[in-house]
Amino acid sequence: MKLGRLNHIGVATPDLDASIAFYRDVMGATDVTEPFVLESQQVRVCFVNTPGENGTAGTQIELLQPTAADSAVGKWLEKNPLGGQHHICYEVPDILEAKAWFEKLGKRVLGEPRVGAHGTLIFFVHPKDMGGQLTEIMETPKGAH
Ligand SMILES: C[C@@H](C(=O)O)C(=O)SCCNC(=O)CCNC(=O)[C@H](O)C(C)(C)COP(=O)(O)OP(=O)(O)OC[C@H]1O[C@@H](n2cnc3c(N)ncnc32)[C@H](O)[C@@H]1OP(=O)(O)O
Ligand SMILES: [Co+2]
Repeated sequence: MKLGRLNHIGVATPDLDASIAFYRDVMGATDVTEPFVLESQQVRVCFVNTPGENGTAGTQIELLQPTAADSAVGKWLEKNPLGGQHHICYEVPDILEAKAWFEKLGKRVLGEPRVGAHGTLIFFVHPKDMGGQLTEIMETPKGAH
């Protein structure tokens, strides 16, 4: 597998609206997308866009508020009530090839690929197999970059 672009850093928050205000007012963000619910991951989500080089899209901060206490992000917030960095997400050209790669290396892929917040397939790899970092792999959207 060839490592692709760092698409986003997932940041969990107990209060999405407060986090949006933080990124605007404290971090100077000028481009924050409208929040929406992604039922398959039990999150309300929006993106803070950072600028890339030469007008290209930069890495995003993905703000995640759980819609259920017993969800992945809900359980994580129980241990980390302030919120903070939850996962990192890299792009790959072929999601099934990437899944096979991690599985061949004995890494725990968490479930089958599902459609993520960018409309392409994603999967997660267990943090205990990844140096402590919950890692999301997503297929690059068609026509991007
Ligand atoms: C919108 C979408 C998108 O981008 O398109 C998304 O990103 S959705 C993003 C939300 N969705 C997901 O995260 C889905 C994938 N995540 C999961 O399946 C789960 O959260 C697991 C990673 C398997 C953890 O669940 P589990 O029930 O095992 O929780 P647990 O608290 O018992 O955790 C087991 C051990 O892993 C550690 N652990 C848990 N979550 C972690 C995280 N985010 N980063 C690093 N370590 C983590 C715990 O501290 C614990 O270590 P100790 O045993 O040492 O205490
Ligand atoms: Co994500």
